[in-house]
This record gives sequence, structure tokens and C-alpha cells, in this order.
Amino acid sequence: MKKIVEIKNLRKIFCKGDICVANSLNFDLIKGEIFTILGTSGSGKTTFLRMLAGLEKPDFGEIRIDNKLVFSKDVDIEPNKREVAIVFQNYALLPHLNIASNITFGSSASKNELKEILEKTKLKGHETKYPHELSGGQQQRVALARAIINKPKILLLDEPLSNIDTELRNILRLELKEMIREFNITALFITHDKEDAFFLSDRIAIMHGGDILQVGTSKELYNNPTSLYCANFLGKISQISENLYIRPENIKICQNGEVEAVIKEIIFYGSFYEVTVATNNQDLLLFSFDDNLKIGQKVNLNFEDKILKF
Ligand SMILES: Nc1ncnc2c1ncn2[C@@H]1O[C@H](COP(=O)(O)OP(=O)(O)OP(=O)(O)O)[C@@H](O)[C@H]1O
Repeated sequence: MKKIVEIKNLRKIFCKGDICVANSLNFDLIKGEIFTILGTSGSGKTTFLRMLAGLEKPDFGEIRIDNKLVFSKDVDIEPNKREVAIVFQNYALLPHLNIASNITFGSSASKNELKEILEKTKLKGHETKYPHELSGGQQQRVALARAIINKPKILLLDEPLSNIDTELRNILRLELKEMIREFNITALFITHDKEDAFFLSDRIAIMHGGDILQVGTSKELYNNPTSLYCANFLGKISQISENLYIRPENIKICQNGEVEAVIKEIIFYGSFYEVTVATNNQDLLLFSFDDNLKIGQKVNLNFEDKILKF
């Protein structure tokens, strides 16, 4: 597996208030993967993306892209020579230029290359239209076409799916994933949305307060979080003793369960119920498909052998 991006001890401090936005970041991107930085607002995602693209100068550390040192104490390669491309939130298409000109803006791509990319992004026939004449999905494809026409080594995606209503967003993220796969490009996606991260990513890095807390596949992070913060961020958990926690799907109601409890609350979520039960010691959350559960009902619980310890 070839490393396409190598980040070593990357650090950024904004002087006003001494905010450490990137605190000695260390990780690699593997060629061809979709890698997501997932974090809440203000965790430092955009600053990292800007440092990788050469738009923000780190205070310390090294960045290598395809084995080439693009940033270190003595090196700072210009953004346009780093072979990265960015798809911005809301796509940043130029309203007064037609689709063909939007795609080739600032590029030395040939007519044949434009033709090829129009075909691959299913935009053939739309080249003389203007951005406002296209659907949201088509606009996303124009933004992608513009980003990849110069064959960058990495595609950076800055929250392209935020501010879009749920229905369109589900369509766009599937299309986005399919296109990234079709172009076989390495992509770095930043988002605060866990669902988008799970949907799109081969691997996810959880960022918090300028630190990368954990890197792994969505399954690894969900099932084996290394901190309470990551466990909470990726899904619901209940505390079962001082430092032991459990996810709702790992608690089962069953007749011969060892722990006695009473149902306190039942919330219907369409395809399942979220049930709060009270045991002698604490309230626990579990998921159920049983239509017949009632508030006040006594139940017995079994804990699956998937306890989280922090
Ligand atoms: N130029 C700057 N000067 C001072 N502080 C900054 C600057 N840019 C960012 N910050 C601060 O750095 C922190 C991280 O910002 P950043 O935009 O990287 O976070 P983010 O995770 O991308 O958040 P969001 O999802 O809201 O964009 C924030 O506290 C922000 O206020």
C-alpha cells in the first residue's frame, strides 16, 4: 500500500489567544482511499486542509505528497505546485461562465481532456449551460470535474454536503462516492457529520481540539474506541460501572437475562424502538424491534461481551 500523503508532527498555533489548532498531527493517506477527518466545529479540520493545500503555513512539521517534501522548516511549495485540488462547500462555481469554462478555468487541459471529463461526469450536452441551469447533482459533478481535470494527486473535499437538505444529500453523497471510485483518486474529506463519514470513508480520523484522537475504519472506531470522547461521538453508550460502558445494541431483553430492570421510556424511530430501562444502579439505553413493550414493564437483560473500558 503506497502512502500518498505523509504528515509528520504538523503543528499550527494561532497567536491570538494561543489557540493550538493542529497539535503535532501524525498520519498518512494511502493511495486510492477516501480518508475523512471527522470533528465538531472548531476542532481544526479546515486549518489542516488548508495547510495540506498550501493555503495556511504550519508552524512546525513536515508534509510529503507522493514522496515529495512540500512543507518543512526549509521548504514551502506553492499551492498550485502541490498537485492537490479542492472542492469547496457550495462548489464555488463561477456564475457568469458556462460549464465548459467553469471546468477548464485556470487549467491548461486540452479539448480532448475536456471532452473526456464531460463524458465521465455525465455532463456531455450541458457544456454551454450556466451553473444556475443545472441541478444540485450536476453542479456537484461540475465542481468535481473542475477539481480533477488536472489529475491531482489528492482531491480535498471541504464539507461539500453541508447545507443541503436530506433527500438531495443522500443522492449526492452516493454520486460523490461513485465518482471518486470511478476516477480512482485519493480523497480527503472533512466533515462534522458522522453519517457522511461512515458512508463515504475507507478510514476516518477523529479530530478534537487540534488533536487526532484515533484513526481507523468506521467499524474499528465504533467497536473499539480508545477514548470516551470517541465512543460518545460515534454513537450512543450507557455507563454500566465506573469505567465500563456499553452500546445499546449490545444489551438484549431476554427472559433469562441476569440483570433485572424496568422500562422507563420508549421512543419509536420507525424501524426500531429506543428503550430506556432502569436497573438498580443506573439507566441504560437499548434498541428493540418488539412492538409490545410497555412503560413500567419489568424485563431481564443480557449484556453481550462487547463492553467498552476507559
Ligand atoms: N486565522 C485564524 N486566526 C485565529 N484563529 C483561527 C484562525 N483560523 C481558525 N482559527 C481558530 O482555530 C480553530 C479551528 O478552526 P477550523 O476552522 O480549523 O475548525 P473546523 O474544525 O474546520 O471548524 P468548522 O467545521 O466550524 O469550519 C477555531 O477555534 C478557530 O476560531
